[in-house]
Amino acid sequence: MTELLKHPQAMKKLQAEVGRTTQSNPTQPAHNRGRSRPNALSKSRDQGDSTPPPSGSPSRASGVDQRRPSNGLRRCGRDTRVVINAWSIGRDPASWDEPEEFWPKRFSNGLVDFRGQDFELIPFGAGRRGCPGIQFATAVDELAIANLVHKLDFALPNGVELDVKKVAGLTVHQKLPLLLVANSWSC
Ligand code: HEM
Repeated sequence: MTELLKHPQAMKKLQAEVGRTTQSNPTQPAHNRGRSRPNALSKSRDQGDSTPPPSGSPSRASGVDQRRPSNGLRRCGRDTRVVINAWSIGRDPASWDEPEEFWPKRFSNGLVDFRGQDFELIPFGAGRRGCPGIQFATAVDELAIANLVHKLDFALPNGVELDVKKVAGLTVHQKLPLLLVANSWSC
């Protein structure tokens, strides 16, 4: 929501898309009609996962004692725990153009998926210990956003500045709660 607020064009596009998707029954809240994910919605969500991902540290313990490392790699003893900085990976300029920018279109080519197959973006981890809640979390996130923007237009209260500072905790989250005024609207 914060990024959408900072990018009114993206918000308008999303509202228009949700409006089109729900046109057949405008009095109903937005829900998943059919199997395809609306484009602007899914791309905004994907982007939301990458800048920054809400959690950031999958970890793995080495199962073997690698006594003779090759290729100049460091020795990695059995049970060594490696913490993977998914936050940093998701904004590596080697993989992403302007990684700090909220730019949902970057996912339009469909080349990078967030489900753990593409290591440039791993908000849900990867491999056998990757997040099993991924489908549920994705559906709930998208439904929540779609329902929020379907009939409501959001603005900052008069005189309030948008503060986007993040803090770490159990998950990375915004330091201050996002306080918004919701106005009803219809597409
Ligand atoms: C946006 C929401 C969520 C995010 C970003 C997220 C992210 C993650 C990450 C990064 C991991 C570690 C993966 C790894 O080590 O490779 C994980 C593990 C896990 N997640 Fe999620 N998760 C989310 C929602 C959920 C939900 C809704 C559930 C359950 C309904 C869930 C259940 C789990 C479980 C059980 C594990 C441990 C898997 C294991 O160690 O084998 N997560 N999640």
